[in-house]
Amino acid sequence: MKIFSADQIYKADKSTIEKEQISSDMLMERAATRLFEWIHTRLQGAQVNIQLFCGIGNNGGDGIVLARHLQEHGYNIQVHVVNYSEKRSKDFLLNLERLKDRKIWPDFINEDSSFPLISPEDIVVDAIFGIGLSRPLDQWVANLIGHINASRAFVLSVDIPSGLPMDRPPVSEVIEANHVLSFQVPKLVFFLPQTGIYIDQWEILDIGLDTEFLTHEEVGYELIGPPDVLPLYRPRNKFSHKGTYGHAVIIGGSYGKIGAVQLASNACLTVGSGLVTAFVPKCGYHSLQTALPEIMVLTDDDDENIEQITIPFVPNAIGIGVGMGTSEDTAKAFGAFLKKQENPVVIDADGLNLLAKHQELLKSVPAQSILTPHPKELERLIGKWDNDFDKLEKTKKFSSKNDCVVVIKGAHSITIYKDKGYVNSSGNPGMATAGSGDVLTGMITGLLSQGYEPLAACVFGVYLHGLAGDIAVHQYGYEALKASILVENIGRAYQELLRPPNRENSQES
Ligand SMILES: NC(=O)C1=CN([C@@H]2O[C@H](COP(=O)(O)OP(=O)(O)OC[C@H]3O[C@@H](n4cnc5c(N)ncnc54)[C@H](O)[C@@H]3O)[C@@H](O)[C@H]2O)[C@@H](O)CC1
Ligand SMILES: Nc1ncnc2c1ncn2[C@@H]1O[C@H](COP(=O)(O)OP(=O)(O)O)[C@@H](O)[C@H]1O
Ligand SMILES: [K+]
Repeated sequence: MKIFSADQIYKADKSTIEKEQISSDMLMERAATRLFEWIHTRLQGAQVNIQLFCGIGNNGGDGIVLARHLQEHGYNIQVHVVNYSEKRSKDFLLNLERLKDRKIWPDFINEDSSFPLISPEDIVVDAIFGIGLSRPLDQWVANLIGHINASRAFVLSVDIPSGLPMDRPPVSEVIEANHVLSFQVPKLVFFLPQTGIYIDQWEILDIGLDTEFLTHEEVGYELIGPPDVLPLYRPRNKFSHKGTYGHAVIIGGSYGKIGAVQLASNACLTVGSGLVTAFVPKCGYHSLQTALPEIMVLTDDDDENIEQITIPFVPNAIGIGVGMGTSEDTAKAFGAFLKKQENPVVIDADGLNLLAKHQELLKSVPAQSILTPHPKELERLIGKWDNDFDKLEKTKKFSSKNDCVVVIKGAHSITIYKDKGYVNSSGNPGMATAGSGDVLTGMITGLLSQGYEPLAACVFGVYLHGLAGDIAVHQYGYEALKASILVENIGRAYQELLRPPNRENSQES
């Protein structure tokens, strides 16, 4: 699903109005009607106290229209206009008049007003600012937002939590939304660590913006869910054999860190690679052979570290770096290995740390190779960033300059290739556990070996990895989720992804 910038949303808005020959207040009416339907479906007329805080722009206008619908259906409402500017929007004013025509008189909150009491049992509708927020809040507006946050009432934000800008981190108070009803498209800020913290849950309301515009407009980011990954899936064919799905090699490990290779190799095999070989220092031989009878093991001459990488065949895919250490000898072996590679490789963990330490090695990394850093590893590679937006821009530049795919791992891992980012939607905090990144490396390598293109292997692999975590969490909970359990659930993740949407229904009938 595409993620649009504020400018693009305004364009979609305009294009809809022109094509459908409707007025802008009709679009506002449509948006607010969707809000009303959402609330009405859940509350069914319950006499809870609903306090609507409306700004003076179109986000406020949405709130005002919603208030009218709620009142018409007998809800218990209080409407507050947060009077932060004289520049009221046309459609806000029009709907304010309509509200007054129905004898609903909002109270106006100004700089010197005292704030209304909000009980924890109330529902707050936050329609103060939408995507038009363009400068820091006046102090009294920030105080009001603080007052709403302190109320512990359920807060439903219209389009985006008020105070949260679309393209940079907030500098003052932001509404902490329990639920955001966002129009038509998700917003990038929902998914970044610095800004996503203000949102508990979010949902898209389809307000029928111009489909042609939405389809053709180029975007910088996409949110990746099942409809985006399913087309990437490469089905198995009946007459295939293990050679069809490639021979993958996982290179890594050092004394005390052989487990990383075990996890990655197991994930690589489980995701469907035809054959998997692990290349480790000698000390890893017995444990790997015992733990994973399906994989083959090659060893370095050194007992504890990788010092020379020799692979006596041409693998279909290679993942390198997990648990590998960063000794000088390993760095040399890694450099020599990179120089020999012609096809994309997957580089993780200490492979990334070595690249950061010896940046001259970057030029030996084959085109379209995959780098899978967590934020610390990314910082070592690209330097410090000012904020999450800057981080993404810097990563895009790095990706373009070095022609590589970068998977920025995190709660919403973002795969960057050149000027485009793919935001993952699966996964959960149970995956913040030792080795879960090693599992991802193995999965992406295993997908590459089966013939997935590098970018597809990342987008598909990251989603499948998160889905395995989401399935596992039902059985284990967050705390007990371990990396090896992720591997055990890769098969279920495939099944879940490929399950026909209405199968449950048809089984019942
Ligand atoms: N196409 C869409 O998605 C639609 C959007 N609608 C609503 O329109 C909203 C955008 O409306 P607006 O563009 O009027 O913007 P907002 O309602 O977000 O903000 C109102 C105005 O406040 C001013 N402002 C910005 N920062 C300020 C600050 N810190 N202090 C004081 N004033 C400030 C700006 O001039 C801005 O236009 C969306 O978020 C959505 O809720 C809906 O009405 C219908 C259709
Ligand atoms: N809060 C979270 N929600 C979803 N996924 C997460 C979360 N925390 C971590 N992950 C995922 O777990 C993996 C952790 O990788 P990494 O930090 O490299 O761990 P390790 O080095 O221990 O293998 C990444 O794929 C990341 O996206
Ligand atoms: K809002």
